[in-house]
Amino acid sequence: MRLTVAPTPTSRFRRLRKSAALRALSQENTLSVNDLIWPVFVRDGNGVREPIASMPGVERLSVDLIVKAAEEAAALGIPAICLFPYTDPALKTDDCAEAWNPDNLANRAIRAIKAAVPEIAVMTDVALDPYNAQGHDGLVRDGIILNDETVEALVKMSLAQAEAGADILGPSDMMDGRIGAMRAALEGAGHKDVAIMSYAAKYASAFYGPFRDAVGASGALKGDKKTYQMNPANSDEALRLIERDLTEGADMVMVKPGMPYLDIIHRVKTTFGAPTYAYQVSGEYAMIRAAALNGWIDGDRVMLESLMAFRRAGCDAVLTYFAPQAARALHAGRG
Ligand SMILES: NCc1[nH]cc(CCC(=O)O)c1CC(=O)O
Repeated sequence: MRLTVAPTPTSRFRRLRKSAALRALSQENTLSVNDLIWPVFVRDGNGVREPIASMPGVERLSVDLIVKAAEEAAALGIPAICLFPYTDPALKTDDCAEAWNPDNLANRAIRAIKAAVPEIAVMTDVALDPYNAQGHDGLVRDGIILNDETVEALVKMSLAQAEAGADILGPSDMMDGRIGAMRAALEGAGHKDVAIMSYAAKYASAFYGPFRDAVGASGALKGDKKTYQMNPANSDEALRLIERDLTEGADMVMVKPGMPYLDIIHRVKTTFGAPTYAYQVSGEYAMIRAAALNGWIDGDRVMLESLMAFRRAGCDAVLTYFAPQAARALHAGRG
């Protein structure tokens, strides 16, 4: 890009900042409800609403209330909701078989939402951690996370979710080769229109702490996830992972966490031009909420600024626990 900057006073950048009208005309990026995906936590029971201590304002909801949440999201114009199950610890095993049970909590929630609010896109989480007695995203043998055996399990899980009516599958496990295996299995089973949003560049991050409380995985997890999630020091590796997953059949690619990794988002979007997403994760949400609840920052304004930053960096949309709050603020003209 060739810069065309005349010296002051020929160019005065403040001319275009003079009024709301001129600022609107020269605004480069926008944030709308179309850019939001709402991650929600589902638990069993009926009429159950359970706060999550480390994520103030976020609750685990039973399936009936998740349907209400999906209705609310659709009414706000939010295009997609993403389901994370809080699994009864009694159902967690070493083989993670509950993950591909057609009637598990996540699959029941998919069916209930698609029956009541067919217009909202339902995204899922494809990873074994909610079902694993070991707390890891993969099967564990002798302390080692098994790659290829895990991919086989993820394929079964994906097919059960597609069967239940999921629109977008979200593999968040970081095993190698899972996108290709999932895509082949989906095609083979006739699920040709099920999209895959790969958590392609997912870092081994401390920002996931509150989420692990929310899905009840903190207690089970032994050790860390550094043998499969990325080293936060790496950037070129993210591009290679994104390219690999696009080649294997991912329709959409994600960078996670979000705000500390805006440089990665920007590189991904400018290199591939593919549909690019970020996950503003639980720890990012918790930091903004906690400061807002203490009166240290203006919560709504920081939230909207953080979401605009994702758009500026190159995201097509953002997974954010703020989705309904952001949608309401945008409808009220506060964006
Ligand atoms: N499959 C695990 C998974 N899927 C989404 C998140 C994190 C989301 C968040 O922190 O909001 C995690 C946590 C992890 O990898 O340990």
